[in-house]
Amino acid sequence: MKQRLTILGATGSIGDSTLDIVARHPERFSVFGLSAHRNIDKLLEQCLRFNPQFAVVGNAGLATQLAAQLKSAGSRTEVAYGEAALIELAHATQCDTVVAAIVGAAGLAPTLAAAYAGKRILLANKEALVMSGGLFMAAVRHHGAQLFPVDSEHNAIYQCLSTRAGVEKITLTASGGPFRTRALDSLAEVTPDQACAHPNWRMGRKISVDSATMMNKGLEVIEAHWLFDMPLQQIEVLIHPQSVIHSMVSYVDGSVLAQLGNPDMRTPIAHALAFPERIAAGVAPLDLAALATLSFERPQPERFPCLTLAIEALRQGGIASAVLNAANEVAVEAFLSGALRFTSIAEVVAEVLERIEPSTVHTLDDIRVADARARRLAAAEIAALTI
Ligand SMILES: NC(=O)C1=CN([C@@H]2O[C@H](COP(=O)(O)OP(=O)(O)OC[C@H]3O[C@@H](n4cnc5c(N)ncnc54)[C@H](OP(=O)(O)O)[C@@H]3O)[C@@H](O)[C@H]2O)C=CC1
Ligand SMILES: CC(=O)[C@@H](O)[C@H](O)COP(=O)(O)O
Ligand SMILES: [Mn+2]
Repeated sequence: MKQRLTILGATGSIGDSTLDIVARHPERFSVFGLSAHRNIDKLLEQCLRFNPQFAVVGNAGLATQLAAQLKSAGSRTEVAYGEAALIELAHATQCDTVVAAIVGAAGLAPTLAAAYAGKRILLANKEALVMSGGLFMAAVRHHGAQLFPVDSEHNAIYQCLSTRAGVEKITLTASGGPFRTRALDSLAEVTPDQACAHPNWRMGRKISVDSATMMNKGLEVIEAHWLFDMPLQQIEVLIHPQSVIHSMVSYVDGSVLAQLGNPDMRTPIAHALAFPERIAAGVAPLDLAALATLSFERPQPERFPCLTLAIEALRQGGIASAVLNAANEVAVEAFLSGALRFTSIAEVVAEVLERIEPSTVHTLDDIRVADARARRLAAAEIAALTI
């Protein structure tokens, strides 16, 4: 029987890589549902190629357009729109696996819905876990969902955690992004395109900016804490500019297990899709002799204040991670639209964290309220900053 997939965020970078693997293994996978936010041209192509039962888009107008285009192309894919439709898609009994690849907080409700429905979840949307940590993991446990990390570092750790006995620490590797060696006093002037030019990975613009500030690694520390039930003191971040070692686990006997590979997201996605089997992913073989050098360095806090802020938010607990995430999303969007300096992303996040009272999380509503408040404060802070 084929594994029936729903890909939330199908038109993004993770969506592309997932569908590439699906196309390589038509005997294993069928596509039940695909979603996009606005890019209906790309979603149309994907629907015509993979023939899902359902497609979901961001609003009614786009849904009407896409439905008409699909109909005139002879497709029977049904189209729906909005968050409720995403939740329904993630819940549907006719799908086994949900690939959570929407970017940002918009992915939280549908990813949680997949957990409540006890699905096999391939988690790329780290923001959902950063926001809802304990609630999300409890939903996974209580509803018998299977959670597979797709984020390259967490997938690497998943592969290296053969046993929980004797784990000393996990090490998340980080490329250091495009500005690892750039003069600190020139960072305020960098452009969105420069920030999105990641040295090793081709990704969406939001996560690319997060890599440049190293907020991405901060979000990944929080993600690792929840995924692997690992205390903060046992999570280390190490800059490894080549992005070949995707992360490591150190054991008390001195063993260090690492997962290596070329920087290509098809490897972790294929691992998660096929687990416990292995399937070809079209990834070029790793040629260590050609690479010759793998190097490592500690991150400098003065260059990457966002990493420190994320670690501080995890230490604080409660709503702090959701606040950090929301402020960061608003600040990154402002930077990408030219309304905020690169270096002000950290300033905005720090200010919002400072201004929101710590509070515990009991329900999803607590997270939604904190998220909305942080967004308002971040927008006000950005408006107050002149650039
Ligand atoms: N790219 C990568 O290599 C990696 C990504 N991740 C994580 O995976 C997630 C996706 O990243 P990536 O693929 O790079 O992002 P992209 O920006 O390339 O794609 C984002 C996807 O989400 C959809 N989307 C955007 N906004 C909304 C919204 N408000 N509601 C519903 N759908 C929306 C987009 O639709 P549309 O195209 O119509 O805008 C698109 O399908 C992120 O959380 C990222 O952190 C993790 C590790 C690696
Ligand atoms: C591919 C992936 O998992 C990204 O999250 C990647 O880690 C980004 O690179 P950085 O190490 O620069 O954050
Ligand atoms: Mn990653």
